[in-house]
Amino acid sequence: MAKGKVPTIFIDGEAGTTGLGIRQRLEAMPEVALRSIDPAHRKEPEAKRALMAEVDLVVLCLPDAASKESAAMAASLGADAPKLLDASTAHRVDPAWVYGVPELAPEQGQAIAGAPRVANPGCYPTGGILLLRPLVEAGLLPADYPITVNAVSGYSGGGKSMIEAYEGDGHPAYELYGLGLEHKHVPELQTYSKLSRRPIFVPSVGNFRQGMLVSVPLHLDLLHGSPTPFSLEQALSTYYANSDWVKVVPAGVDGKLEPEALNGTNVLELRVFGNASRGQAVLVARLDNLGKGASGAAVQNIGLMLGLQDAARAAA
Ligand SMILES: NC(=O)C1=CN([C@@H]2O[C@H](COP(=O)(O)OP(=O)(O)OC[C@H]3O[C@@H](n4cnc5c(N)ncnc54)[C@H](OP(=O)(O)O)[C@@H]3O)[C@@H](O)[C@H]2O)C=CC1
Ligand SMILES: CC(=O)N[C@@H](CCC(=O)OP(=O)(O)O)C(=O)O
Repeated sequence: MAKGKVPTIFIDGEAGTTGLGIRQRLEAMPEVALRSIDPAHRKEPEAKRALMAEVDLVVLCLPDAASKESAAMAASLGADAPKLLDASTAHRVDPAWVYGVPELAPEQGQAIAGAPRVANPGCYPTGGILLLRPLVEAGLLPADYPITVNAVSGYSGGGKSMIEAYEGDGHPAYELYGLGLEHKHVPELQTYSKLSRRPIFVPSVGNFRQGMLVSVPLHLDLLHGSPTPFSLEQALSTYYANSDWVKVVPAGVDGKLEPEALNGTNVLELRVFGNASRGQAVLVARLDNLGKGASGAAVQNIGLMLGLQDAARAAA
C-alpha cells in the first residue's frame, strides 16, 4: 500500500551522475511521484530522515560510506521504513540484501519484487556475471576455471570527478587501472557468477563519455564437454530466451566491437567470438554503463519493487 496516492520515491544523491540518470527516467513515469530535499540541505541527516519516513522507496546514489549511513537511517524508522534500492557497492554481497539483477536466475525477479532492500549491481559485474553464470549453471564452465575479465568503460563510470577530469585538461587517452587486483567489483563478480576461484579483473577507462565492453577469453579444451563457440552461444541464448533486455547476438565475421552503440538504452548484448579450430573463444558483453550498468537497471528494479513493471519497462 503506497503512503500517498501514487508510490513516492526519494533519490538520495540525485545531484550525482547515477542519481540524475534515474531522476530523468522516473520523470517520464507518471505512475510514481518524486520527492526531493532543498539542495541547500540535501546532505543534512535530519532532512533526509524526515523525508525517508514519508516515501515508499529510497534510492541511494551515494559513495559507499554515505550509503551505509543512509541505509542505517532508513532502518531506524521501524514501521515507517521505506524500501531501499542502493546503487553503491556497499551491500551487493550482503545476504540481508537481494542482488538487483532480474536476469540472474528465473526466481530473481520475484525475489527483487518482494525484498525490502535491493542492491543495484555494478556496471562491470552486470556484463561479466550475465556472460559467465549461464555457462557455470549449464556445467560447461568449471567453477574453478582461472577466469580473467577484461573491460573498458567510458569515463562517466567514475562519476562527477572523473567526468570533470576527462572533460578538463590533462587526462590520458586510455588507461588500465585496478592493477592492485583489489577492485571493489570482484566480490560480486565472483559470488553471482558462482565461481569458486577468484577471477582476475582488469578494468580500463577510455576517453569517451559512456559505453562499456566486458570480455572474457576462454580456452575451450579446459571447459567441460569441449564446447564450440556456437554451443556456448546457444547456451546463452537459451538462458536469456525470455529476457526483455539481455540479447544474445551473433558475433559477426569482422572480429570487432565498439563500446558506444547501446548508449541511452537499457539493452545488454552478449556475443561469443571464437575460432573452433584453435579451440579458443572470447565472450563479450556490451552495455551502457549509465543505462543497464546503473540508472536503467535501477528503474527496472524500481518497477519490480513497486509492482510497476510495464511502466518501468517503457522508462528504463
Ligand atoms: N557512474 C557509474 O557508471 C555508476 C555509479 N554507480 C554507483 O553509484 C554511486 C554514485 O556514483 P556516481 O553517481 O557515479 O557518483 P557522483 O560522484 O557523480 O555522484 C555522487 C553524488 O552523491 C552526493 N553525495 C555525497 N555524499 C552525500 C551525502 N552524504 N548526502 C547526499 N548526497 C551526497 C555527491 O554530492 P556533491 O555533488 O556535493 O559531490 C554527488 O552529487 C556510487 O556508489 C557508484 O559506485 C553505480 C553504477 C554505475
Ligand atoms: C571508470 C570507473 O572508474 N568506473 C568505476 C566503476 C563504476 C562505479 O563506481 O559504479 P558501480 O560500482 O556501481 O558500477 C570504478 O572502476 O570504480
